[in-house]
Amino acid sequence: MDTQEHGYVWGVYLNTTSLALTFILLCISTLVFRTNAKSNRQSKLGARAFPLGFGVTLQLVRQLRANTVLEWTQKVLNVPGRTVEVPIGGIVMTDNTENIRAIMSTQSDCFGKGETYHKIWSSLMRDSILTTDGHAWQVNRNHLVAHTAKIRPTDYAVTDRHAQNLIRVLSDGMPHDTLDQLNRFAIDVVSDIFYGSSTNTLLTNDQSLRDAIQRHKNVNTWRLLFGKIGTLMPPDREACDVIEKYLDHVVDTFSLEDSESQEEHDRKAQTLLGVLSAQGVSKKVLKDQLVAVLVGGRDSVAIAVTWALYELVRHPETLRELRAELSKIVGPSDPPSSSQLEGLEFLNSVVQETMRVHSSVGMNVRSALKDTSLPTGGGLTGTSPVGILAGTSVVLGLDSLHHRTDIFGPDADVYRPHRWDNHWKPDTWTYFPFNRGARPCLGKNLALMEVKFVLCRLLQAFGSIEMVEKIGDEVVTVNIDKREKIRTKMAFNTKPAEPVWLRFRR
Ligand code: HEM
Repeated sequence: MDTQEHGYVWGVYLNTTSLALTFILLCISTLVFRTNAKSNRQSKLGARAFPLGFGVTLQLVRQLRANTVLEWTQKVLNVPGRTVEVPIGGIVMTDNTENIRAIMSTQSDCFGKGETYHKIWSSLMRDSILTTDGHAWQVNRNHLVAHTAKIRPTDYAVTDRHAQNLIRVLSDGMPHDTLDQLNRFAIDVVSDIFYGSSTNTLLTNDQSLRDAIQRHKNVNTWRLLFGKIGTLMPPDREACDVIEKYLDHVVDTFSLEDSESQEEHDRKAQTLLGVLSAQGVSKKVLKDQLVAVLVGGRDSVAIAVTWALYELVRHPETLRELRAELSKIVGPSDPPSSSQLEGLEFLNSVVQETMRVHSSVGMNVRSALKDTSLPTGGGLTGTSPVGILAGTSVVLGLDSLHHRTDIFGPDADVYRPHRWDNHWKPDTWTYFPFNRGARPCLGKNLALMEVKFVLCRLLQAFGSIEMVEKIGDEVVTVNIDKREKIRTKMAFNTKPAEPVWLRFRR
């Protein structure tokens, strides 16, 4: 026998098979020991008995690939306590309102984005509000909050300028990938409002910045799925360079002297970039703030408007009713004023219902920053507290919450804007597309204005919006009744899994 196949372990002479068996036994005992230690730590925090096993992890991967993860989450969370564990990777999922309230509000100091998230996403979102916790997050928030909380009168004119660009692009009678065009609109608006100079992607074929952001997001979404191991995987370096160069260019070329009019000069001076530059903050801090509004303010708006148009085309009666309201209150061609937007009750219901049925952020993830517990959802009856160890990722199933029949009624899956009639409001912790509690969306007011404004402008401009399918080069009108519903893809955001092709006619 080859001497390499033999060895002494703790004074015992073993052959290869015995060595292998010993190794496996050692691994198993370590696993049992670690699991026991974990249970002991967890039981100090609260009782724990999750109803699901390893199969869940496998299922999760399958559902992600089939773009059915949101529907699947609804089923998985339909258990006593509405809280489950995905054993591999230390993930807990919940749409239990008490737990959500604890994570977002009463125990928000125990939860944050976490170190892994920061390590992975700082390649795109730098040390911005979107990737930081604690003091760093607070400092970023202080820089941003005054600029994002209120809408300035000039923001309407800026939004309208880009809405008109969008209308021009859509007016060619060709089918358009709606999300793609709205994505251009959203980045053009957000850069104009916060930097004073627009990316103007609706006016050019050069989409290198948008492509770089998208590529970067795709790679980082995969890195995030691998958890800590993902921090060792490289981001898309080329994409990083494009984004960094763009931010450098915006900061380096900012000048009030270039303004074409006094009005433009004053507007630029009051932008996020204008005010922070005047305060003399460092270039790094400036870029952190600029990227936060660029990334935070782009996709979600585009996704919300795309789903709204999709649902309006699928529900002609709703579309007719909305057109009637717009025509009565705003008229055929003037831009809607802020008070008109406030008063458009049915438009408001359409937007609320769209964001309930299709959340732009269908799942929100928080990392436990220390050992803690959630108030409920554990034990066989789902009523015991749940021990959460530091480092556990807690996934808040916002989409699942928004489809709960015990909250929204038996027709929770149905798109029905009239459920919002007479200013109906669901309970505080049952509906929040913009997050609530300690870390809400800073751009909520601006986002709602943009979504309503552009919907109003598109419906004024186009008397007909038609859903089409592209089969090769051929364009076929879709029979809405027969068309299978478009699924939702889980990525950085939750968005339509395939292009929503719409043809707009005046
Ligand atoms: C329909 C459009 C929008 C939706 C549905 C939306 C939703 C959200 C949600 C759910 C969060 C919390 C994310 C998390 O905690 O992980 C968030 C955060 C944020 N959003 Fe929005 N958002 C929208 C538009 C905007 C716009 C236009 C801006 C531009 C300023 C913006 C800026 C931000 C920022 C800066 C944060 C970070 C807040 C923090 O971490 O403290 N959002 N948004």
